[in-house]
Amino acid sequence: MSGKVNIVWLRRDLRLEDNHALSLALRGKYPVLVVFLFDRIILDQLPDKNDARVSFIYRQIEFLKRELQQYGSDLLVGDTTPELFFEQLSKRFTIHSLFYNRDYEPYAVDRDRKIDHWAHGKGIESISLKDHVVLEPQEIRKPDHTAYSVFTPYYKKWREKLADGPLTRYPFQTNNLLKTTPLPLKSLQDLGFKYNPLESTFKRHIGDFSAIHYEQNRDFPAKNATSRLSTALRFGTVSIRSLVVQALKENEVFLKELAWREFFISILHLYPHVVTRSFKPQYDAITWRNDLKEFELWQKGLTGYPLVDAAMRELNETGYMHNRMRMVAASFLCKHLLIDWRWGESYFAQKLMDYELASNNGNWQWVAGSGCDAAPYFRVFNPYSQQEKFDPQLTYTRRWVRELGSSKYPKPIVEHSIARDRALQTYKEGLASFSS
Ligand SMILES: Cc1cc2nc3c(=O)[nH]c(=O)nc-3n(C[C@H](O)[C@H](O)[C@H](O)COP(=O)(O)OP(=O)(O)OC[C@H]3O[C@@H](n4cnc5c(N)ncnc54)[C@H](O)[C@@H]3O)c2cc1C
Repeated sequence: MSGKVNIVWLRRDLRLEDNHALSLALRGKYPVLVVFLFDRIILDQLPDKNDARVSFIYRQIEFLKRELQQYGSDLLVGDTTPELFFEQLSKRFTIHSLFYNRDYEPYAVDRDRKIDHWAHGKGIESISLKDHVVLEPQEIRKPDHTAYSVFTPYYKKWREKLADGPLTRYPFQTNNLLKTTPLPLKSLQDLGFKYNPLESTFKRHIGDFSAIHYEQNRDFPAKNATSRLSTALRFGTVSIRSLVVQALKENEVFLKELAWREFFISILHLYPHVVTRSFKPQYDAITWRNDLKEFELWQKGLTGYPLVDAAMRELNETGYMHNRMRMVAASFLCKHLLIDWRWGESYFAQKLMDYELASNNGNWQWVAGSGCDAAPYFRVFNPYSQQEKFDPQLTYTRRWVRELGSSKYPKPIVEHSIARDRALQTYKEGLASFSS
């Protein structure tokens, strides 16, 4: 093809409406070609070829292709590494500018730096934009310009900044899309994956979700009272700005949850050591028991603690777990079983459809006590009182632990008060050994 084009590279912003990079490119001088890459560096690391997240992305790519085809354009889809992809594109098209929305995870930052460098070498302008968050890590700073590591003052600042003005929306104007004949798309099988129908159970759009009664009901796993939009936010099928606008109108507690997401994105971005190490270094001095058999029982939902088991089975069967259940199951692993939070984090990373490094790591470290602004280590969730408070009728528990009450259901693998005392002692000794 001849003539200059601008490229928009979609990544975790898989939508056309209210997409900052796309909207800006469409207002530019050159026709816009939208591209997506099945990044082999990421895909080749996925052990499960039946991964529902790949199916979710694949279906979204099909939707986007159809939508763009309606306007005489298409989505060009690659299946290689980023550097090769752009090298190939630059042979097919005369690229004036490359537009993309910023991603703050360590892998993405490194990848984008390399692509920017490559583009620079080719004389291609590379333009990155804010889209994935409403306020970026560098926008929320203390008066002395250092970063916040405690949520409450972070949130206060975040809220003040939000009040500065209405959030901009980025319209999708179709007249400047590059016209093209339909472009091919490899099948999911040719990409090395199988279709997993679980993907279709996850929402892609806000739909009829209302946050008006969010805080009264959100902690009860049997109620369908949270947005279930974490997967849509993860892959950007929903714009964070539209959710924030809704939260501002409907519910401050819901807004705060959206801010937690940005807080953990900021922590990961500014303190990338948290990927492998505790935010607070003294927590790496804890001697974990790391019993493999107990880890397996926890994974399978066979600990003999009904609420923990229900949570783990929900995760295994659906790829989702309710937030309070995530806290209960994670606390049980770190405190009751004294298994390293990194083991649990990595299991969640394999199973959660909404898996996001920043939120998963931040929350695991919060539960383990090792994270920024974490729960104090002596706060050990009691699975029995959590059960009484949040699932008193066992509605949620029985949904997942069908054999509850029968002889098939296992006895508790540890006794609560013994496990609690053991956790407190082990944490205390570990922390003391660090400072001595
Ligand atoms: C151990 C543990 C691991 C977690 N791992 C992840 C993960 O990998 N990916 C993920 O998106 N969330 C994670 N969370 C946070 C939270 O559990 C989920 O975001 C939430 O349950 C998703 O359901 P929802 O969309 O209905 O949430 P809602 O209650 O409707 O909240 C709306 C949105 O706010 C954000 N949010 C809510 N709570 C949190 C929180 N505690 N931390 C960060 N963001 C939050 C999410 O984007 C969520 O979609 C984890 C929590 C724990 C305790």
